[in-house]
Amino acid sequence: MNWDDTAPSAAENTADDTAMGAQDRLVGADADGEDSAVEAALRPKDLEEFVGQERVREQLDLVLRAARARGATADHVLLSGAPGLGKTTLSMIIAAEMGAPIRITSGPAIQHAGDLAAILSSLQEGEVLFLDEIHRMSRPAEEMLYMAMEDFRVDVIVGKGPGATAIPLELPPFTLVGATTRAGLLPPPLRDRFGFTGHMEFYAPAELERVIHRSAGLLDVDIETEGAAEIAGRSRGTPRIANRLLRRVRDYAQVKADGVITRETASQALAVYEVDGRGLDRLDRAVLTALLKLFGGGPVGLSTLAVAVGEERETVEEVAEPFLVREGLLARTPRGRIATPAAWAHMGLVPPQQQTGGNGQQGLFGP
Ligand SMILES: Nc1ncnc2c1ncn2[C@@H]1O[C@H](COP(=O)(O)OP(=O)(O)OP(=O)(O)O)[C@@H](O)[C@H]1O
Repeated sequence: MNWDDTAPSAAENTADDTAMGAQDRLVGADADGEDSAVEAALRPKDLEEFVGQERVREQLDLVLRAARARGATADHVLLSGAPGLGKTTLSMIIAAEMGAPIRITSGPAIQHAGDLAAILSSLQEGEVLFLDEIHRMSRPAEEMLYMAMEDFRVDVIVGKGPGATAIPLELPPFTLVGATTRAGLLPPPLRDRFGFTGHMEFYAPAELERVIHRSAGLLDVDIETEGAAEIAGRSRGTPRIANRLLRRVRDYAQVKADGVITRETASQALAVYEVDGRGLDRLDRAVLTALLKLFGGGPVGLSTLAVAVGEERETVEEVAEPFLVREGLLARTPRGRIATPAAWAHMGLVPPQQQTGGNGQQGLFGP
C-alpha cells in the first residue's frame, strides 16, 4: 500500500484512542476551569483594546456613543457567534463604556419566570444584564423577558389556579445583552426586541497574532513575531484557544528552552500537545484517518465512522466535524461523510484512484 510510513497506523489513531471527551480538548472553544481564572486578566477593557470584529465594533461604538450623548440607556444588544469569540468580553466592554454595572447570568440558570423576575427587579437604572446562552431559557421566562425588554415592566403572578393574580412591577431602564451560539434558534419575537444584533466572525490569523502578543505582554511572556504566528495558525480562529495554546507553549518554553517563544519552540510544544499545523488535534485526525484509511475517503455513515474512532456519534458530529467541515476537509452529504482532496493532502495520503503508479501497485479498494 502506498500509505505514508511515517503516519500513525489506522489502529493507533482509531480504535485504540479511547473516548477523547470534548471537555478536555486543548483546542476546544468552550471555557475550562483554568480559562475562567486567567480570562478575567486577559479581557480587553474597552472597544479600543478589543481586537478584530471591525464591523461589530464600529456599529456598537455608534450605538453606545449615541446613547451616551442622549444620556439614555443603550438599546438591547444581541451577540451571536461561536464560543470563545468574545461575546462575554464585549458585554463587559458595553457596561464599561456606558459606565454601568453589569450582572451576568445564563439561559440555563433561568428555568422559572420567577428566577428572571428576581433578577430584573433587583437591577439598577442603566445596568447591563448579560444573558449568555439566551436560546436555552425556559419558555415562560422568555415570555416575561419580552415585556421587560419592551416596556420595562413585568407581571409577577401571585398565587395559583383561578385565584392567581398578576401584579405589574415597574423596572428601571436596563440594557439586555443576549449572547447565543445559535441566533437562528431564537424565536422571532425575542430577536426583534433587540435594537442591535452583532454577528461575531472567526478571527483571521493576523488578528489572533495581535491577541497573542497582547496576552503575552499581560502574562509577561517573551514571544517572537514568528512564535505568535505559529500559535495563531493553530488556534482555529478563536481567541480563547489562542490564549490557551499560548499558556501551554509558555510552559514548554520555560521547561525545555530559555523561556522565549520562537517559531521552533511553539511548533515543538504544540507537537507535544498533538495540535497540528492547522489546529487539528488527535480526535480530528482520528476521524480523518479513519475516513481516509478505512473507508477510502467515504462516503461513510456517521455511526460507522464513530464506531471506527471509538467515539460516540455525538462527539464526532458535534465536536470534531464542525471544524473539519469549516476547514474544507470533510463534507456531509446525503450518502454519508466524505473526505475532500484537501483532507488527503493534509494527512499526507494519496487517494486510492491515484495509487496505480508505475510500480504495479493498485488502489487500496480494488482495481
Ligand atoms: N477581540 C478580542 N481581543 C482580545 N481578546 C479576546 C477577544 N475576544 C476574546 N478574547 C479573549 O478570549 C477569551 C474568551 O472570550 P469570551 O469569554 O468573551 O468569549 P465568549 O464568546 O463569551 O465565549 P462563550 O460563548 O464560551 O462564553 C477571553 O480571555 C478574552 O480575553
